[in-house]
Order: sequence, then structure tokens, then C-alpha cells
Amino acid sequence: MGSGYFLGVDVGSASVRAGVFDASGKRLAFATRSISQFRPGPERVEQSSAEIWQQVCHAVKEAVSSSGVCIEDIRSLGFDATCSLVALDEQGRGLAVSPGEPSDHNIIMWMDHRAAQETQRINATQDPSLRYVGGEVSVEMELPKVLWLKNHFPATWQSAHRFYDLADFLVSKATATDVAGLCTLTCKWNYLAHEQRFSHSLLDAVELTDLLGKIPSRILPPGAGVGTLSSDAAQALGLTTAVVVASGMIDAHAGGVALAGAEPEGTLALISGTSNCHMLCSRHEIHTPGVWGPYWSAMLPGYWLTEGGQSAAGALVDWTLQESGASAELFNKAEARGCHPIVLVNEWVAALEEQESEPGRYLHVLADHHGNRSPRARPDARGSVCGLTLERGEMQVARLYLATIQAIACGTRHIMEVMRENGHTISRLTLCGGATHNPLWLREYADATGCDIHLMQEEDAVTLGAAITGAVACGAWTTIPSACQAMVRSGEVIKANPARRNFYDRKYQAYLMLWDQQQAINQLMQ
Ligand SMILES: Nc1ncnc2c1ncn2[C@@H]1O[C@H](COP(=O)(O)OP(=O)(O)O)[C@@H](O)[C@H]1O
Ligand SMILES: O=C(CO)[C@H](O)[C@H](O)COP(=O)(O)O
Repeated sequence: MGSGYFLGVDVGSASVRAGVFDASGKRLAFATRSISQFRPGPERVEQSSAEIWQQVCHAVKEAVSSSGVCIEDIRSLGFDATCSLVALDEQGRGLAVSPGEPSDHNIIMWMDHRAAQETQRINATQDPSLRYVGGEVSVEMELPKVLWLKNHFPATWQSAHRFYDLADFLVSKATATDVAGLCTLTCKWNYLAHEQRFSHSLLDAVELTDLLGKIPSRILPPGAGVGTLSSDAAQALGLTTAVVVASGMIDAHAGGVALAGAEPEGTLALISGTSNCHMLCSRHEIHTPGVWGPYWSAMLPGYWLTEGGQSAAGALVDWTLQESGASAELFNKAEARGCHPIVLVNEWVAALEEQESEPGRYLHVLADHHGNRSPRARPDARGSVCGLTLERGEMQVARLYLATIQAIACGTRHIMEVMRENGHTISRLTLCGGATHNPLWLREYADATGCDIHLMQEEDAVTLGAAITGAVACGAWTTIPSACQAMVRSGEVIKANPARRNFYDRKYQAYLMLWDQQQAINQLMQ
């Protein structure tokens, strides 16, 4: 049994969170800080690694001081972050990632789609290594992004001493060590973990062999200890230099550790934040076209990981609420009541449902507004809405919001169906992320998939997952599963309602038909 306290830091798309956990996984304190996104052009979304590090330091200090824990008792720190690309020069300073932008805007975010042509070029090689990313590299991964920099911004390419995935940047900054995680490299940099090598044929074919001189050569698996905090970092974070730092992880993967670590096989871990990530482990190497992976040991050592995704999940819900004709009314009323706008719009949905059964029956959304990550692997895909009327105000926004959530849930059902068709078993659905604050989302997810949804007691399972990797790294537990058995506790179960099965069987068919119709229209207009 471990003792002491374990820190987890989760860097999501919009905020940084730090949590202090004890050996039973109980959270003693939590702090969040917001982080900026910069949009210098269409398809471009950037961030600043200096700002993120500063916000991490603030969040850690606040969490530790409010926990009441003595800093000498904090044994470890685990980092996770979105899979965004950080560019640094030889002195560790930021390098601009768009011409004309400030040098501290040095992160190309995962959701940035600028590298569409580079993605096509990489996929056109048909290199055998692409089988290990679902058949095609995604525009959201790192090779297309570094290739874009090499082609379009040679000044940054030439000055770049290090490219890091964001989690690895944080680990390197914290330990003054040059290291990359097996998690980030395998899932986002086309590293073939099962063969412990990069594909030289792929890198040669797209003239990226010199990239290997610009990334760390030391690679550590999830739960490995990288080293202890450097004195600079310890001071900045308000911690001691005895704190052990774990190998970095992608945010969805840290969530997957907490959700699936104790019972990996058959558990689909759904991390519902800005995007949706569907993490599934298997002892067998199963290839699922259009679904990322299989990645060897990238989340749980000894397991292949398959990862299905939806690029805009919470982001699409937020956008729907912000862009509706009734947005001002919704946000003003929510502010006046001091509640989240989703609390209010859920009440409006409840009012609609009192008047009619299934208000989403004749309003259908195709939820591909930011492309389709899985299983269609089409970053150029678009959203659509079918069934509009002249309805206005509260009822209009409530209906569209409901139909949007139903569409996102059908997208998950599609991913699950394709996983099963390709030989996966899914016996249990677990969920964490911002969406756990939305009871309507959970209800629709259970009913759309026909699966009960298992939540964790810990509200922020991603941060807990990061803390668990640190607890293993410092030796409190020897393996991630044993740490999960001690630190993760099951929470509420949202039951699927069998009475809605027939509705959702039809709603799902409508969802698939919308795609076919959109494809036909696109062909007509080409
Ligand atoms: N209090 C809340 N009530 C309902 N939904 C929420 C709440 N807070 C966040 N969300 C939803 O969660 C999403 C963000 O999830 P989160 O896990 O915080 O994102 P990320 O990890 O990408 O920063 C938002 O887009 C929003 O739809
Ligand atoms: O591609 C990822 C995981 O593989 C991204 O990190 C993720 O989709 C972004 O996460 P979030 O929605 O939590 O901000």
C-alpha cells in the first residue's frame, strides 16, 4: 500500500487542472486556471507553452496550499496534456508557428487543421507503418504539422532545436530532462512501439528523416519515472526537489488509465471533453480501419490500444448554444441565475419533453462540423441539420441542442459498431470529462448506445489518471492496474432505458443516412 500524496496535472484545450490525491485516490484539493487559444487564420489554432507552464505553476501552488498537505509528503507529479505540438529553440525559448505571429505563440494545437496537404502527402506513401494509426495519419497528429512547418515556415524549422508533444514539454520543463513519452510518440508521431523504432521508409519518403535530430531520443512508457523536479521547477511549482515526475501522457490516455486501468479488457473508456476520445484495450493486435491504432503499450503497458474519436463534442454543444438566435437570452438568464447555461437549457428541454415525446424526432444533426475523426477518417467532413422550421427562442435552441447531443451520441454508437465489426468486445462503457456535469448528455449516451454508463466517484478522472502514473513512477505501486485498484472507486451508474431503444435504432439510421445524402450532394456540386 502506498502512502503520501500524489499530484496530477491535466492540461485540457481550455484549462489547466491540478489535483492532490491520497493513496486511496481521495482528492484533497483541486485548482483550475484558464489558458488562451489564438486563431491567426482559418484552420489555425495556437497556444503558448510559456503561458501554459505559468498556469500549471499557479494551479499546482493553489491546489497544494488548499490541500493542507505538507510539501515534503508529496511524492510524485504526473502530467497529461492535449496532443499539441510545441516548438522551442536551442535555449528553450518559444518559436512562432505562423509567420508574423509572436514567438510565444509556439504551439500548434491538436485541433489545428492547417496541414491538410501534408497529411495527404504522408498518406500517399502507403507506408506499412500507417497500419498502426488506423490506416491513415490524421491531420491532428504531429508528422503533418512538422512537415507543414518545414514546408511553409523554414525559419522556425531551422531554428527548432526541439519539438515536443505538450505533455512531454511539461515533463522536460519540470525535470530539465530531454525525454518523450511512449504514449505521445506512438499515438501522435508514428513511432512503432511494438518494434521500438520509427519507420525510416516513411520519414525518408516525405523528407522528414532530419526530424529525429529535433526530438528526444530517450523514450519512457506510461508510469515510468523520468527523474525528480529540477530546483528551478521545484521553486516555480512550490514543491521540493524530491518529487518524482512520471513519463508524460496524452489527456485522453490519462483518463483511460483511471477509467480502464483496473479492468482493461472489454472496457470502453470515453473521455468527453472538448472532443470525445474512445479508448479500448486488447491483448490482441486488432486493426480497425478509420480508428486510430492499434498502439502497443501506449496507455496500459502490455495492451494494444485502439482509439476512436470525435473532434468536436463539448465544443459542438458549446458552439450550438453560442450561435443560436436565443444565445443572448440563454447566457443572460444563466448569468442572472448564477448557473451554467447547460443547466438552464436542460430545463428548457425538460419543458419541451412535457409537451411532446422525443422532441428530436424530426430534427437531425450530422455532427461532423470539425471533420470526422473516426470511423470515417475524414477531416474535411462537415456538419448538417435536417428538419428546420421557423421555431424561435427557448424551444428552438433547446430542440437543436438536444438533437446535437443525440447526433454526437450516434457518432459514438457508430465508432462502437465499427470496433465490434472488426473483432473488438465491448462489455462495459465508462465515461469521464466535462460532460459528466451534464445529466442530459449522460442519459442520451446511455440510451443511444444501449449501454449503462459507469462513472467514477472522482469527478476529474483525467487528473486522477495523471496522479496514478506518478504514484507508479515513485514506486508507491508497482503497476498501473494495482494503483488503479487502490486509487479508483466506482461511482454512479446511468442505466440505459430500454423503452427508447426503438427510437434510437431509427435515429441512428437517420444519422447514417445524413452522411450518405451529404456525400451525394457534395458529388453533385463538385
Ligand atoms: N458545469 C457544466 N455543466 C455542463 N457541461 C459542462 C460543464 N462544464 C463543462 N461542460 C462541458 O464539458 C466540456 C469541456 O470538457 P472538459 O473536460 O473540461 O474539456 P477539456 O479537457 O477539453 O478542456 C464543455 O465543452 C462543456 O460542453
Ligand atoms: O487527440 C487527442 C487525444 O488522442 C487530444 O488530446 C484530444 O482530443 C483533445 O482533448 P480534449 O478534448 O480533452 O481537449
